[in-house]
Amino acid sequence: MGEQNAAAGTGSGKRRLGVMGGTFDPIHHGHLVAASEVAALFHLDEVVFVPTGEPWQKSHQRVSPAEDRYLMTVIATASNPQFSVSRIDIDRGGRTYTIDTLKDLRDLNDDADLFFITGADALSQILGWRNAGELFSLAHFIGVTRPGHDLTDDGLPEGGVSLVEVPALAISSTDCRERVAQGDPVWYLVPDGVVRYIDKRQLYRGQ
Ligand SMILES: Nc1ncnc2c1ncn2[C@@H]1O[C@H](COP(=O)(O)OP(=O)(O)OP(=O)(O)O)[C@@H](O)[C@H]1O
Ligand SMILES: O=C(O)c1ccc[n+]([C@@H]2O[C@H](COP(=O)([O-])O)[C@@H](O)[C@H]2O)c1
Repeated sequence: MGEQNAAAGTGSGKRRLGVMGGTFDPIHHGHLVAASEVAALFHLDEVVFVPTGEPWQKSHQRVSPAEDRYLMTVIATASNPQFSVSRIDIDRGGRTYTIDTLKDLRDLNDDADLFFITGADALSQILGWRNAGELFSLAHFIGVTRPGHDLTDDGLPEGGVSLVEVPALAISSTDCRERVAQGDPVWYLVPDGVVRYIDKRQLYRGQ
């Protein structure tokens, strides 16, 4: 692990654009550290965070309004000049599929190679995503370690995926939401501005 395939795509002369998709309800330091580590290791020019519009695999649970998740993502990434946020999945409407995310980003960035960053849990589900076979022709996938989940590329196309060890942060959005609901602090699990935003908008209370 670690440096495996870190040079993927180098030499094409194209811009290297990382893509970090997520529901970000709320965004936390696990997401930010993963993106930062991959950006450094893979020499990415930029990482664009893409909050989901309608995460179809989370339809059984309550998900905060897209605008709140978008704004928290903007607040969390604003101070890093390498990070940006895209509204494409929110503005497209309907269920969010990564195949659409990657096609739209490719059309908007024809000067770039795309690198899709995903945690070990999401990577293990990827064969169940819409048009899974086509995903790997649109981006190189980078799976990162996550406490409590095995990181493996079993069954995924050879050369299409890199596995990377990142500092272990046992943080999940679920845990953050539960902590807020119970009145426990989320300071230092999420960026300070996100703590303030959750409070201002009274998110996750009574859940
Ligand atoms: N602590 C973490 N370390 C590494 N990767 C993470 C971590 N938390 C989330 N990710 C990855 O970030 C992406 C977006 O995750 P998501 O927004 O669903 O957060 P989550 O914490 O898994 O949320 P929830 O608990 O609501 O399911 C996924 O690819 C996920 O695997
Ligand atoms: O394309 C799909 O079918 C698909 C199914 C589940 C998740 N995803 C993507 O995986 C990323 C993490 O999703 P989530 O639900 O764990 O926040 C996010 O970018 C989602 O759009 C994509």
